[in-house]
Amino acid sequence: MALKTACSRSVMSTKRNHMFTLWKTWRLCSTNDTIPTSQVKASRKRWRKSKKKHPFTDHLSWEERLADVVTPLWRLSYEEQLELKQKHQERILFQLTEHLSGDLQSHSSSLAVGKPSFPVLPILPSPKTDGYRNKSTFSVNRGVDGNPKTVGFYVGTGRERNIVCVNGDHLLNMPEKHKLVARCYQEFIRLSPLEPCLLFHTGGHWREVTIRTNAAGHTMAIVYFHPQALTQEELAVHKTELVHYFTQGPGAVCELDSLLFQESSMTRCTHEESPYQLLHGQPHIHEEVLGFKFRISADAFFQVNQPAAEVLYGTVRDLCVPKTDEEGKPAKPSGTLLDVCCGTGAIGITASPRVDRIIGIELIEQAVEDAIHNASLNNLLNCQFIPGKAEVVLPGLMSQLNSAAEGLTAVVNPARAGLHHKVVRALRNQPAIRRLVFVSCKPDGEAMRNFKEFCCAPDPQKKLTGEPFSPTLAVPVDMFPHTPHCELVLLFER
Ligand SMILES: C[S@@+](CC[C@H](N)C(=O)[O-])C[C@H]1O[C@@H](n2cnc3c(N)ncnc32)[C@H](O)[C@@H]1O
Repeated sequence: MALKTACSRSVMSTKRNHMFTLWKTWRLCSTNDTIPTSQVKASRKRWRKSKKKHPFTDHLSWEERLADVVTPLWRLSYEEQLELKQKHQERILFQLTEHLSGDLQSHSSSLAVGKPSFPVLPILPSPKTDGYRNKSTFSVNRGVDGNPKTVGFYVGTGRERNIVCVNGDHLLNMPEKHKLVARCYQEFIRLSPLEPCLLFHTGGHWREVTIRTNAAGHTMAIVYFHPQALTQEELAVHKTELVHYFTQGPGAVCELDSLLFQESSMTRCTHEESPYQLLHGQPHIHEEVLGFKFRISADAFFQVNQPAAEVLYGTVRDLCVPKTDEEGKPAKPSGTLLDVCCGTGAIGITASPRVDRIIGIELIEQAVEDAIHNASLNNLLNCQFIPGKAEVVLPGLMSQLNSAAEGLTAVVNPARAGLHHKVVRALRNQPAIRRLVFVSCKPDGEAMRNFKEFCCAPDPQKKLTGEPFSPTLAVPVDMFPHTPHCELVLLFER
């Protein structure tokens, strides 16, 4: 049952309501520039004091605590969530404007009211708000009842040694199929004689399970396992039991299309470090976005909300390569689009009919193989994908491109760590790039450093000698309802 129904606002205790109102005010205050700083500080102080006195954990159910960790906006209506995110994005972008205005010594009148100096369009909502995730990773740890073979999500932290694993059946962003596979995996590991791996140095084997689904209803499960000192023969027995459970036993109800297995003695291993072993079914899952087909490998990134990914990629495509020319006539395909951190090629491939050439660069080998496969799956002859670190590939590529003649646009969509400074330098110092689209799920993190590097005055010490870019348009796209996150699409021009 959805949590909103299970714990309706009317039955929430007064104390909890008070706590939540304080929290909400604090969040709103911290994203609303019209409220004076003193009030913001006072509200934060009240909230912290109140939290200390009555920790949230005192009076909330485990389900509510988990929902507060994974989907902290679950108590708000979707409209309220969008409003909050819009304000948060505007605040981040205002900070960028403030920084740049200091750098360039040009205070625009719009700064006075705390608005960014360029348009920020209203946030584009997710077409699907509940059960939208196509990928979830469930952990294994001690449950509320102390059972160490519990599959769910963590409440608490390792540092405070108070981790409890809570089943995620009530989470609003979780599809039914993911819940079903997680329940079955829990049943399977409880039947298994092997122990779970709770802490790497204390032994145990069964680790988390990742579930991927697609719009067509196909399901892939990836089980992570610590081999410890098991021989391959011993391991084979447990793999056979796993396959049997999910194909002929009670787990057959999940109708898995793929079952993969990774032996890993590290928190996260790539396919090259420890190959994903196909135990049953298909090695890949497929997804369709904006009429293009995508093959996705176990190791490859793909946006977790497929209907919202259509909104995101449609927006990115229009900003990279406008559909019409300056006279409003349909534009002819032209130029080259560099897709930096391209994953399975989603951005480049969806934009490919509008350009002469796509060049994608991606670190993860399985993802590059997917991108190359996806170009041929969609009968595209104008896409090239290069494996490697962008900071290694791009500088050399720039000198090879006869860019002045062909028109060069760049789209970058890095992970949270942002772009390496060599990538920023290569793009900024390439004069043919007049338009650059930055897609970020955390614009107030490392991406902000990149924004500043793209826009600062020329700095020979940092080898940022090219003409600076300016942000000219921002479009927030909500990919993650019930969470505070969203994607920001930011257009830079020069
Ligand atoms: C947020 S994902 C975006 C993927 C793709 N643009 C999409 O929309 O599906 C970031 C991608 O950057 C890749 N990546 C991370 N560091 C990289 C690097 N140094 N060079 C190239 N790609 C990198 C990751 O493997 C991941 O596929």
